[in-house]
Amino acid sequence: MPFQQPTPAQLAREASTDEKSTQSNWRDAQATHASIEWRVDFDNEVLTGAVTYDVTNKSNASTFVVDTHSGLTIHRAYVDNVEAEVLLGKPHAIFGVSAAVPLPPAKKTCQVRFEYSTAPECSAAQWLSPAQTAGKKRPYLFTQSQAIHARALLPCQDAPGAKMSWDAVVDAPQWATALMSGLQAESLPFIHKKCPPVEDGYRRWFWKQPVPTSSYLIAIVVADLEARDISERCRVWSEPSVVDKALHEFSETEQFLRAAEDITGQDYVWKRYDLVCLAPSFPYGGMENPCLTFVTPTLLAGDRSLAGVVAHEIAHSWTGNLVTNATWEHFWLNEGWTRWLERKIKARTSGKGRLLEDFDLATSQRNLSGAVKHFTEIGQGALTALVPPIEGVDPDDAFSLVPYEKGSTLIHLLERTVGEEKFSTFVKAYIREFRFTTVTTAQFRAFVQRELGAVSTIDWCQWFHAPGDLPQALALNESLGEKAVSLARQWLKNGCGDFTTLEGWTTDEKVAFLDALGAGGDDGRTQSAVSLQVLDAIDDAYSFTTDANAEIRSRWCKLLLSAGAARGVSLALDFVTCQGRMKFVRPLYRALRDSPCANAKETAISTFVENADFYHPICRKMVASDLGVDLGASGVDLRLVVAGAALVVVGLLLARRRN
Ligand SMILES: CC/C=C\C/C=C\C[C@@H](O)/C=C/C=C/C=C\[C@@H](O)CCCC(=O)O
Ligand SMILES: [Zn+2]
Repeated sequence: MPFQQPTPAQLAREASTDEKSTQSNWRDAQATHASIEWRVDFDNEVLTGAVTYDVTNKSNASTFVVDTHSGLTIHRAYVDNVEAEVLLGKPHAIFGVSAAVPLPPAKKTCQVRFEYSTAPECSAAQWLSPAQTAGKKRPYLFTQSQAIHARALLPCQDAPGAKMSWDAVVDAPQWATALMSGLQAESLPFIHKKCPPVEDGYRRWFWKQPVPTSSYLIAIVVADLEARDISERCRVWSEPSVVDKALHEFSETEQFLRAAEDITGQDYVWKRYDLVCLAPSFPYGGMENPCLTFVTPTLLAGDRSLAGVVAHEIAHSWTGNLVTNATWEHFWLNEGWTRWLERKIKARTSGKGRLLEDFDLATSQRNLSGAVKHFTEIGQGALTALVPPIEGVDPDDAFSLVPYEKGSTLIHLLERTVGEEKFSTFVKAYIREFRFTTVTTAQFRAFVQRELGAVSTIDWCQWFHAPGDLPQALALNESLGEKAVSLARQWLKNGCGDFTTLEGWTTDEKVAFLDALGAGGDDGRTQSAVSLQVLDAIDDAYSFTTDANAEIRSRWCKLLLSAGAARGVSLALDFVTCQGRMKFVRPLYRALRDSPCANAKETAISTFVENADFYHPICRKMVASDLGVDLGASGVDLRLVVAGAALVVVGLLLARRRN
């Protein structure tokens, strides 16, 4: 039977370059360079300062329009140094408020300056009190801009296609180190002239990103940080008490970088590859901020078993940061390619080659099924298409493992269909063709056709548009996982297994064992077939309850919760309150919500409300939505406020009756 053809709407989505999550007019009048001035104000938890844009008026636009979000306030605007009126748009709950200034007629280029401050509720930033840091002495600031939070940090044209270079002058307290997703500079003559003198007790930092990049890659961290060199171009930063552990964990970074250069056939263009191991509430495993990857401390397993995330972030230096998804509909081109490249780097540097690749793909397919199941259950199955219909949708709500795992499986399928040698040439050509620009699914498809021919065994329409699991399974050599799967089968069948200890097992093998017991993917709910009795016996044998490895801990908690083990509740609550990585926190809060354990749901909600401040605003928003908690603007669960008010009223009435 011939493959189905895409509908006109699907075809339009494949080719879409129209970023619906921005209200800016970057296609008509685009910022090509930004000069940022920030003063980091820990007392008020705001950034104050300005951004000055070099604007190119591409189509005789009458205004220059930028995005803003979460209370960012523009105090004044200037066009070519003359104060200008700012016209604010109607606030949109997800996409924020647009801000427009008039452009001088018949002028191709001009400068637009916004003087502004962020708000304490800025969705991109987390301001930590000293008590929330490892050192307990100094406050801490870090940001996360992907997908559409950069607009809460600075008024900007917040679309991946609107690439620009930037530089920044950052005034931070003397004790702090201020790092950005760029290269450190000695001074910045242009911007410097506009800045006020550095205040007493403050130190001035200069950063620049000469490679045009998308706004979602603008990031800053300001904290008491210390560094260790990994190699000539790689350095790791973190709070002083963590830095040696981080150095040990990420010591393979230079090796990963070299492997990536070899596979992509292109030198690393960003010059430095530094890492900052952030505070535990960082909401993701890693974020590919150029020159300075942000990573979670949940990777600090002590044995480098979770350092694959660094290979992933390094891979983004080519796939994502150089070749960028044209819009968030094409996010799979960032993440699918990056997961593919990450696997190639790991296969090569581990010496395990294709066997590791297949083992990793098998894990991914389980995780993908979990994600698909979860999205289908919440009535959002349409978002499990590789090129999803996300118009009007908050990208944070659409985020899942689908672009990562379905996307990378498609790339591996393509590679296996045309052969590794031909594909290796194709990869290099793809990156050469699209580097420094953006790519849509249609452009990718056309490039495949041009370089590799029709590849008619792949049902492209199904892959791109069908919701759900993989439309076509890859034949995998699962020998690296056999030991784990067979041990899990023994426990499930007999209540005991061949191995009395897991000494010598890799973390990936332990993960495969727990998954085979039903720990499930990263997204789905648990559905354990293991009884509490068997779990206790497994714990006696393998001591999972005391295993600190985050990947193992999260799976073990899920198994305990779904089996109704009361100790699972406290174990899970400990875990979700000591780190804020959404990959662990969200599924565990959901597992607590759905657990048969007595009061698990109520305790989960009260723990979340009590600890709301611990989480980054993005994580806070997502968990609140998962648990059905309304934190309101004040960060207090409105239902608790209402319940509290009701109790007061009842109390007053009772007191009246008594009197
Ligand atoms: C199709 C979905 C449309 C848009 C989504 C784009 C961005 C979503 C936004 O929520 C940001 C995601 C940032 C991810 C950063 C790092 C991930 O690779 C981490 C993956 C999970 C983890 O390891 O913790
Ligand atoms: Zn990624």
